[in-house]
Amino acid sequence: MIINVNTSKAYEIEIKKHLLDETGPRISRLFRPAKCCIITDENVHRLYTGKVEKSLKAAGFEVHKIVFSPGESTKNMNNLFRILRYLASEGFTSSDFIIALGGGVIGDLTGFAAAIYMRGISYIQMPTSLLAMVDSSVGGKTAIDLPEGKNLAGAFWQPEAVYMDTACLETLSKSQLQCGIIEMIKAAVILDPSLFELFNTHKPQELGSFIEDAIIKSVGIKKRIVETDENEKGIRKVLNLGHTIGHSVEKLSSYNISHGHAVASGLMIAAGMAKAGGWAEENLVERLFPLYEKYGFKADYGYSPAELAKGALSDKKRRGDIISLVIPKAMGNVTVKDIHISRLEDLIAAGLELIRKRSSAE
Ligand SMILES: NC(=O)c1ccc[n+]([C@@H]2O[C@H](COP(=O)([O-])OP(=O)(O)OC[C@H]3O[C@@H](n4cnc5c(N)ncnc54)[C@H](O)[C@@H]3O)[C@@H](O)[C@H]2O)c1
Ligand SMILES: O=C(O)C(=O)C[C@@H](O)[C@H](O)[C@H](O)COP(=O)(O)O
Ligand SMILES: [Zn+2]
Repeated sequence: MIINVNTSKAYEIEIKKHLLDETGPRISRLFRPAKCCIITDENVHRLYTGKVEKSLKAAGFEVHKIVFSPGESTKNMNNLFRILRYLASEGFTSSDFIIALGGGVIGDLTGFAAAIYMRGISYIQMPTSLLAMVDSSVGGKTAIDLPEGKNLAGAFWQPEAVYMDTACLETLSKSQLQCGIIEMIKAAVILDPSLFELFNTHKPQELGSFIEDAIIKSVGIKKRIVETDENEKGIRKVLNLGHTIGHSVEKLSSYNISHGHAVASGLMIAAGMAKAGGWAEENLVERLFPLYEKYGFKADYGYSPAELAKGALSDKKRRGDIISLVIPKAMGNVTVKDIHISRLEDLIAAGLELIRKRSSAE
């Protein structure tokens, strides 16, 4: 399956089982033999780098590798500079390229390094986690975290191509799959009730029977949004549904709660805030709860409204005293509300109260 993304740089997303074995021939369509550097983490390295390296070498590429520790803490300034210095010391020029082989952490870090090395070199996204396939590898949003907060430095820099080998999904844990599932549910709430129904009507054990469909729908949603607003001046903001509070949850947990699980909490709280704020056309808390139960997501990690609001206010959606919140109005329909920061804590408190009432009623 091929999906074309028509952003300022047009590129192809290919979704296919065992695509990693065909890396060399695929990349040969884009580059003459050149230096390339595979950037990955230890888990992915153990499982998949060998195949990619073998295929690239057979196609005549000079292959370099940088392997990081797995986890969010890898998305940092030191590792960004480690990549840049490695490329410089090995004489990488602007006709060479780098490859992000891994989950969203590796994709975001590698993409940002590509955006700023020599003011921009080419990179390829080879997502191996479900989350990276359905969300982070598409659309060219790249970033690292600063000690002060999540994704605080970054750039929009589109890849040359995205190659998704769906066979990689077989080695993901349940928790890693959940992280991808919630970004798909987010996409469904934003734009596509039929995607929501795929999850709603199937049991988690049946994931294998509809995952490819769900990936294609999710990538299609992201493609449509980023083609319309590549640099997040308008409509792309909706992809942040659940993230204002989600990023706060991640940071409050010192990143022990992973991005996907934190966004799951943020998404439910956003649904609660929609109802509390009088913006909801439909009771999404009631629709999401059974799905959360079925797929094992948690909405409430016990953080107080004050703690959640404090974290949210240091995120990037704030402009002075105004913060933009993505509010789900109904399934497939969201809106962006600019509210005064003084209202945030009370809104979170009201949303959380609805969720806590719903939980205790069960
Ligand atoms: N740029 C964007 O548009 C965007 C979108 C969503 C999320 N993100 C970012 O992505 C990150 C989260 O991504 P993630 O959930 O992929 O986390 P991750 O990159 O940390 O990967 C999760 C875990 O899965 C392992 N893994 C990856 N592929 C595997 C495979 N096939 N088999 C076994 N293990 C595998 C990794 O080693 C890691 O331990 C966050 O930093 C988030 O901010 C960015
Ligand atoms: O692609 C986008 O745009 C998104 O917002 C996708 C999000 O799922 C993703 O987590 C993104 O990294 C959030 O970016 P941020 O700029 O809000 O930190
Ligand atoms: Zn996200």
